[in-house]
Amino acid sequence: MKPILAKLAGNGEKKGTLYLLKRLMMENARDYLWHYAFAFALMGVVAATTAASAWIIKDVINKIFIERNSGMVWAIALSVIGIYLVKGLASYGQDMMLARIGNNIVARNQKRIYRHILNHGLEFFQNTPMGDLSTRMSYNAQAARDVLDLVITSFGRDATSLVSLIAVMLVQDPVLSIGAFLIMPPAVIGVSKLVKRVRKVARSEFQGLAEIVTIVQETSLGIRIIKAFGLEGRMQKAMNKAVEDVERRSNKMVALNARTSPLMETLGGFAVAGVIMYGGWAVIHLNKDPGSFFSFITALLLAYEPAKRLARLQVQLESGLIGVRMLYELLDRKPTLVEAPDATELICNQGLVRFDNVRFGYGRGPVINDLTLDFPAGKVSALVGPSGAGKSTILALIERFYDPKRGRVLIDGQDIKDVTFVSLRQDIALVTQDTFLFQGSVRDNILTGRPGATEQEVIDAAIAANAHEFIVEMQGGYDANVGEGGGRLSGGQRQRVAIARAMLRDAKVLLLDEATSALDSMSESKVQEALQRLMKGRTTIVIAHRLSTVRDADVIHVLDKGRLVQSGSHAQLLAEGGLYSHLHALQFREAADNVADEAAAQEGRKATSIASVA
Ligand SMILES: Nc1ncnc2c1ncn2[C@@H]1O[C@H](COP(=O)(O)OP(=O)(O)OP(=O)(O)O)[C@@H](O)[C@H]1O
Repeated sequence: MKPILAKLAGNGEKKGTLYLLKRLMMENARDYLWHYAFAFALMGVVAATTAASAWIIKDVINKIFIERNSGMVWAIALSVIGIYLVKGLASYGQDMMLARIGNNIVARNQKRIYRHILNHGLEFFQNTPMGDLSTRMSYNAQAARDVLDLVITSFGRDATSLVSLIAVMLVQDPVLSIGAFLIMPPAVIGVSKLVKRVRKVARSEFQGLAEIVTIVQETSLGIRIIKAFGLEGRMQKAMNKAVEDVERRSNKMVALNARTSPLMETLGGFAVAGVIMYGGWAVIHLNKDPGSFFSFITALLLAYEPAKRLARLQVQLESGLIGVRMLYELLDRKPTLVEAPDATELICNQGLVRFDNVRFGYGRGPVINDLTLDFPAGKVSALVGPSGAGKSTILALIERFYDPKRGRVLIDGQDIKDVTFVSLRQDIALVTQDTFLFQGSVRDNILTGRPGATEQEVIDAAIAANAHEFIVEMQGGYDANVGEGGGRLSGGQRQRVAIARAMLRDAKVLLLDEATSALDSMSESKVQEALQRLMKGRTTIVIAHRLSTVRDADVIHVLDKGRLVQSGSHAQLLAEGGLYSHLHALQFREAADNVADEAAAQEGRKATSIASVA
């Protein structure tokens, strides 16, 4: 996982902060212009009331404490209540507004990421760890919102508050104001030094989070193997390491963020001390009006918080922008497999599948080698060959999960590259060994074959698939939940639901990948019977390791290292000799060994029972 993440983050790095901010604004913020304008107006009110609360201190000191004007007590007290009431309401409105926009931005980005992911081909999913994708869905979508919030509140609230408070300070005492601003340059230099380190830590924090999600997902998917092989300790160790990594990085991040505080506090302390020394001296020796001095001090103290947040802005922006960089890195990755711009609907009347000089490989070497082969319409063609010969790859090419590097795959004379994905896949039904069912009812799972089918059609499909009987016996019948991945059904039941799904699809081309090899003989005969019904009248291409299951095929193609080495009927191929008869002999010997083992076991059982009777 690490090299991929490093690559992603590395690519993202090229994009500058300004580019990212501009793009983020254009793609997310421009639709909310009026909402933002309203939020800005409210922030302006917050800034103005903050300045007013500093300004009024002058009257508090001069009119109440020095002039002892009792009439002003009520007037000033009421004004203060009014100022804070307006400030409170404006703050509330601004927070609500930003939260609503923010939540909407997260939701919109999550939908966008998912839509984008769905458009990718199999290659993308094989090369991108699940943890990476799910962490991006939550973390990166949130990062977009955080960065926008940060920019908006920094400029809308903090910067305007700061400007209005500085205005109060300048009016009350220009000389003191300049003194206070002298602390600015050291603060800026100090903060910018932290930014680079923050960038690095934020990225590795994300990698750690993705690792945690990956381990959890692997645990859930592989729990049987983990338990069976006693891998709990190993998994726990991996998880502990990932969690501790994230903890360490989070602590580092907090430390870097917090480092801006001592910097600002110390510099702030110098500024306040300087102001008190000069201001006190001016009031005592130059007879300066104390109201202005206190008003100035109040404005300075109020300016301190927004100034601190603005000083921290760059640090926080950098950590948020790591997420945004990764978001765009993902969204900018173009799907490698795309529909032709002028793609037409596939017209599949016969269902003849043809490989015309096809060459294909996943990476370095070719896996399918210049293959020219017909799968006749309405007939059963079997693919056999040693492991890794390329059988599953042929099915994947027919589904157009990958494009050939050379040559064409044709269905009824049309190159599948020229037709729409929807029309192509509508005419193909796939039943695989590792049947996948969606969490939900049995009915919904069968309906994925053809959404919109009637209840009767669903039941008919289930009957034909030998599934109806066990479905009605389940609690809830067709409404029964199959559990995650279909885990509440047995392997054979899952297969039959998958066959019902394929029945309902009623596609011309049927692809069967080792559909029955994992089942016991009772289950297998039910599935086999259902498959026979499903195969009727369709172009069926079946992969089976066990030659017994392909004996009845109309034609058998024998593959070796991506090349077609033999074709013919079972009898022809046996008579011909070569790889097929070799594979057949191997399996025959295996079967004979199994029978012998079973007989020996039975003998053993008999002997034990005789011994125990004796
Ligand atoms: N996604 C993939 N990425 C890279 N290589 C792959 C991928 N899928 C398959 N291969 C490789 O391609 C070759 C053919 O694989 P394929 O699954 O088509 O063989 P197969 O004949 O179906 O094998 P088996 O009978 O064991 O399932 C193998 O060498 C395999 O390692």
